Amino acid sequence: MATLPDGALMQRAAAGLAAVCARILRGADNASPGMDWRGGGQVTRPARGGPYGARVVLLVGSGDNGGDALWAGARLARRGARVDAVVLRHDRVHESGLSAFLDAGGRVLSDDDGPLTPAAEQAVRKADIVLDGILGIGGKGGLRDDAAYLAALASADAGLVIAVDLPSGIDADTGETPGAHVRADVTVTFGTHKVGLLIDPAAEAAGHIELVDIGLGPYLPRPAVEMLEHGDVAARIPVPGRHADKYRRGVLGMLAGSTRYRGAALLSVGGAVHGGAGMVRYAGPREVSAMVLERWPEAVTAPDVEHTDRVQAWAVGSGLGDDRGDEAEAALASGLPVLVDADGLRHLPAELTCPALLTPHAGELARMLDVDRGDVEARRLHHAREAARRWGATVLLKGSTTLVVSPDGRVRVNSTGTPALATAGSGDVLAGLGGALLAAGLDPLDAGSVAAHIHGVAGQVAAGTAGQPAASDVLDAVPGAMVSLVAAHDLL
Ligand SMILES: NC(=O)C1=CN([C@@H]2O[C@H](COP(=O)(O)OP(=O)(O)OC[C@H]3O[C@@H](n4cnc5c(N)ncnc54)[C@H](OP(=O)(O)O)[C@@H]3O)[C@@H](O)[C@H]2O)[C@@H](O)CC1
Ligand SMILES: Nc1ncnc2c1ncn2[C@@H]1O[C@H](COP(=O)(O)OP(=O)(O)O)[C@@H](O)[C@H]1O
Ligand SMILES: [K+]
Repeated sequence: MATLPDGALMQRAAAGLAAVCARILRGADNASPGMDWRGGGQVTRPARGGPYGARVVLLVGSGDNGGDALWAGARLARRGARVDAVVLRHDRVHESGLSAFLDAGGRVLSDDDGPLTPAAEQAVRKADIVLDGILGIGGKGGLRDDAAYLAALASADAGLVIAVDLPSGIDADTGETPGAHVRADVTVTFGTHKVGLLIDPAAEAAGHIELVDIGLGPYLPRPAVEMLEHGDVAARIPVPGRHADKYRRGVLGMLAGSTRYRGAALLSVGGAVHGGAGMVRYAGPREVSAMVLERWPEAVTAPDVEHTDRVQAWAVGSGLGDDRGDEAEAALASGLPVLVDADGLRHLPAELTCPALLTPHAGELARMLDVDRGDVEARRLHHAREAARRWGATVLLKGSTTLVVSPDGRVRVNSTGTPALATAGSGDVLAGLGGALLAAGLDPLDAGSVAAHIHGVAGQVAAGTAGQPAASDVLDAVPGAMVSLVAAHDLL
């Protein structure tokens, strides 16, 4: 801002915002390059040939977010849209934005007594597009009073809701939703993605995300949160080199499955085999080992951890049950890199001294931290950070948003996946994948985030072919997912 004339950034933001609105009104959005990693959400309504004659309503808060909406509204009005503004506080409105809007033929429906006039409510209900300019990054806490009412009205009754910068009322920096907030179909965000747009529950309120480049790139600090793209993942997948041998590729010890949860052994060993382990050494009861060998003849088995030597990493816990805690503790004390899942998480020492990747779902993390599961789901980043700090380990928190948080503070959000992954055993496949990557020498942050990315792509592929895939379908889709990731980047 210091290097530019006053208002230049807002003009860039408003121009980008108006362009997205115009494109949506033309119905051209299938060609949108925007980001929607959860699959659905292609925005096709309300096509009407362009802005001319469209009904657009602006919800205008008292800060610069409202200014963006007013300047974008002025642009749309000049292109023939019928643009009405509901101004939350007439004593505090972006002044130059308001005069530009009025000059362009926009109308203000609210008055000094408050925003909720009958005309304003009617306009929101009939709008093709509602632009949510109530609050941006300056907002704190959930929406209050009139703003909360308008947000509910727009989210329930109106046409397409387009959030300006972020859905008003979400927490921009954490992904938390501390109170009432807008639920948008599209979010047009400026300069860079906000953390809150990437992490549930706030991410869910953002819908499809479009980034408008306003020239901040060279001035941005290191990101608080990273999101790997396909190419980043492809470049991290270990590809066997000319002098590869099975030991150099990584031998994974696997302490998973039990007579009660036999399937977990098959799925996690499968995840490791397809995750590129040079060898998987399975440690478990005789009858489970027999099943493992029948399904995965390439695995090597032993009765317990003590008799499983020459491994480069351990994956501990998936479907392990509660009676092999001593073995879990022995694997955790080996000093080797270790992935700890499910029942293994009950046996963590006070602090881990080996490179460790913990893979709890929200319920398991809640138990580890002695908090409610609902609180973990409401504050994912906070709790994953807390566990990473407490155990000195990388924490991969599973669920609708998968987060990988390293004890040094780095955070990655996974961009792939589908709710269809919420099926018994799919976490076992993920544990096998992550374990193989640890054994190959990736650090826990890379192993976790690459495994989650591949697992998510496999889930999407499986959902695309099997409809409601079982965990076995996800596992079967892993090799294809790896090929598509690596081949697309010419790394084969
Ligand atoms: N930075 C940049 O480079 C660029 C930034 N740009 C844009 O500026 C936006 C940030 O603008 P901003 O800083 O003016 O704050 P903003 O989000 O409009 O809200 C502040 C107002 O809201 C109020 N308020 C607060 N909490 C509330 C609540 N819970 N419920 C109700 N009201 C609440 C608060 O009032 P107060 O509580 O202080 O009385 C204050 O008046 C950013 O998101 C982007 O859109 C672009 O133009 C491009 C360049
Ligand atoms: N709502 C959701 N959206 C996307 N992915 C999900 C969702 N719920 C669960 N998943 C994913 O599905 C997998 C389930 O793992 P987990 O809970 O350990 O199941 P299990 O123990 O039965 O294998 C994880 O990778 C998780 O991230
Ligand atoms: K907003």
